[in-house]
Amino acid sequence: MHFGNRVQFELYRRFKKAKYPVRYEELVDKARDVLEEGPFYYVEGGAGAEDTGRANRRAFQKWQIVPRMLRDVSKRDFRVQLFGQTYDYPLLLAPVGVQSIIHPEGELGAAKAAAELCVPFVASTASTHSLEKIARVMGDAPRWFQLYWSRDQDVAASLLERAERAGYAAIVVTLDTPMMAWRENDINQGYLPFLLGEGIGNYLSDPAFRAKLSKPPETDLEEAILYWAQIFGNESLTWDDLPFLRKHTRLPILLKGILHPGDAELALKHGIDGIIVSNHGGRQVDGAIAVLDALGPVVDAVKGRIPVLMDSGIRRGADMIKALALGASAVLVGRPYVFGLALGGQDGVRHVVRNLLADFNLTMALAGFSSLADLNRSILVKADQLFL
Ligand SMILES: Cc1cc2nc3c(=O)[nH]c(=O)nc-3n(C[C@H](O)[C@H](O)[C@H](O)COP(=O)(O)O)c2cc1C
Ligand SMILES: O=C(O)C(=O)c1ccccc1
Repeated sequence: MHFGNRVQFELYRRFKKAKYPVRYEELVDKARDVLEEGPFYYVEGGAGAEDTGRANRRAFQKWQIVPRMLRDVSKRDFRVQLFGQTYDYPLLLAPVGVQSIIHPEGELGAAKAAAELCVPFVASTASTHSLEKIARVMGDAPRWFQLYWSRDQDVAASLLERAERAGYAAIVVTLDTPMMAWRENDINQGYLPFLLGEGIGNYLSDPAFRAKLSKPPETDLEEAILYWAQIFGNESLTWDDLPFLRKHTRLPILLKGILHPGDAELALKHGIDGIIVSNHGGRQVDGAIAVLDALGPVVDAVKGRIPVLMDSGIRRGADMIKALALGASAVLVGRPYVFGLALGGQDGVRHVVRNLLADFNLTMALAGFSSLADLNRSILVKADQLFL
C-alpha cells in the first residue's frame, strides 16, 4: 500500500473516532490494561534505572527543526535505497522477539502488517514463529533477518543459511545482547519468557539445534530450553570472528548495537555492509549514551561509505526527521508497533505504522522537505531549553 501524496486524505477522511489511541503515551496505557504484568513490563521496561531509556527521548528534544516555507512540497518522494533495494519510506520494524507473549498472532501479525505497508520487517532470531513461517505469510514483501550469534556455531551457521533460503534480504547481527542485562522489572516480576519455552521457535525447528539434543524437543521441551539457555549468546566473540558470518551468507551484513565511532571504523575495516546505531531501546547498558548523541560521531566516522541506520526512542514523525537529518539512512521502530500488536494484532500494528508514516509525511511537507535529500544537519538547531 502506498500513501504517496494522498496521505492527508487518508488521515482526515476518517471522521470516525480512531479505533486505537493515536498518541504513543495512550497506546502504552491501553496496552498496560490488556496485557498481563509480566509481558507488559518485559516490553515496556529497560535496564537498571532506565536512565538510558529516558536519555534517548531527551536527546530528541535537544534538537529542533527549522521549517522552510514556499518550497512546493506538492510532490513528495521519501524513497530510500538500501543494499540495492528501494523502499517507500526510511522506516523498518525493529527485530522484537517473543511476540506471542503480546498477542496470539505474534510475529505473523506484525509481519503481515509490515507486508501490507511495504515496510521491511526485521524478524528476530528469538521469534515465536520460525523464520520460514514468517517469510511465508509475507509473500514477496521485504524482510531482513536478525541474528543472535549463538555460542553453538553450527546453529549460527544454520540460521544464516535458512534466512538466505527463505528470501531475507539482509542479516542484522545484534552485538549488544550476548546476555540479558540487569532488568529490574523482570527480576521483580520473576518473568523471563524464554524459560517458559517462548521465543525459541527458530531453534526448535533448526536441524543443527535438534542434532545436539538427546530427544526431540516435542518429547522433552525442558532439555531443549536448557540447551537454548546455554548457547543463546556468546560473550567471547571478537572482531576476528566476523569472517565466520561472511563464510555463511552472501547477504549484506549489518551490525546492530554500535555506539562508538571507533567501533564503526572497525566495522568498516572488517568489510561490514551497514551499521545500526542502537542501545537496544535502553534495555542493555543502563547509563549508556543516548542514541541520537551517538549517531553524529558514528556518521562522521563512516563518511558515507556504508548506510548507518538507527533505533531506540523513535515515537513520532519529527523524531524520524531529526535522526535522518543527523545522518541516518533509515530508522527502526520497536515498542510502538509491539503495543499496537497488543491491542489489535495485525490490525493494531497497521494502525501504528500507518500513523507514524502519515505523521512523518505531513511533518516533512510542513517543514518544507519533499525528499530525504533535503535533510541534513543544517535543518536543525540545538534547543535552548528542554520541555520535560
Ligand atoms: C520486547 C522487546 C524485544 C526485543 N527483542 C529483540 C531481539 O530479539 N533482537 C534484537 O536485535 N533486538 C531486540 N529488541 C530491541 C529492538 O530491536 C530495538 O533495538 C528497540 O526496541 C528500539 O527501541 P524502541 O523500542 O524505543 O523503538 C527488543 C526490544 C523489545 C522492546
Ligand atoms: O528482550 C530483548 O531486548 C531481547 O533482545 C531478546 C533477547 C532474547 C530473546 C527475546 C528478546
